[in-house]
Amino acid sequence: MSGRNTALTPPDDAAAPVRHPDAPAPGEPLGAHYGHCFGCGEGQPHGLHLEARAGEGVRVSAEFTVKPAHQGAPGLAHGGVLATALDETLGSLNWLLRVIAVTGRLETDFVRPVPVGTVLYLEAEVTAVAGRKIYSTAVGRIGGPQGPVAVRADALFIEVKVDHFIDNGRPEEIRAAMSDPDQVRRTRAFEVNP
Ligand SMILES: CCCCCCCC(=O)SCCNC(=O)CCNC(=O)[C@H](O)C(C)(C)COP(=O)(O)OP(=O)(O)OC[C@H]1O[C@@H](n2cnc3c(N)ncnc32)[C@H](O)[C@@H]1OP(=O)(O)O
Repeated sequence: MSGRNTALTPPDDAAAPVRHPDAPAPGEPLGAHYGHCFGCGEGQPHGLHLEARAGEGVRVSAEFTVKPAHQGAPGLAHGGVLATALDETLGSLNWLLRVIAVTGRLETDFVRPVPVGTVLYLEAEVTAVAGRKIYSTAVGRIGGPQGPVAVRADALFIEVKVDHFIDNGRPEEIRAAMSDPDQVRRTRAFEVNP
């Protein structure tokens, strides 16, 4: 990727993020953006079933309970699953911006082991926007919303057109999502990330 700026630090001329006027009110649950999403969908038996809600500004909070299906080492959450929880929480910020964007880069720190049965309390915020690039950061705590940090991440999401999904997604899922009679579900499946 030489010649391109892939840094996770916003450039000096980056702008502050702007919460969309139609963004859900602080405290309002965001719900699943797509029923088959591994991060938040209700249609994934071993998925994370992550539940996010809007915060102030361009912030969200979320909880994810680590289940036996999420193990890496015996009794401990798999690091990739924890990265998914961070990615999903960060991705849900796009719904507050009303921007279609996908993860370009996700840098994760694993600070403490997370046992099965633990609730991971996640918080994420957009820190800056520069053109199509959305800079964001997240932490996950255990033992309570104010507990010690177990994981954290910095991310760069890149704004895309809806064609990103239509051109690249498998046709059967695209067709099914596009023909969903529920307009909100149809919109969110593509506006955020299928
Ligand atoms: C509720 C919501 C839940 C959401 C779930 C969580 C979200 C996800 O997991 S999304 C799924 C995972 N992500 C993907 O599949 C994305 C796959 N990648 C792609 O499709 C493309 O590489 C894409 C769209 C990211 C960028 O491609 P493209 O649009 O051609 O970008 P391009 O024009 O080359 O670059 C634009 C800018 O972004 C930067 N950029 C592009 N890719 C990256 C990257 N991987 N890392 C860092 N920066 C990048 C470029 O450097 C460039 O910046 P600058 O202009 O300052 O040099």
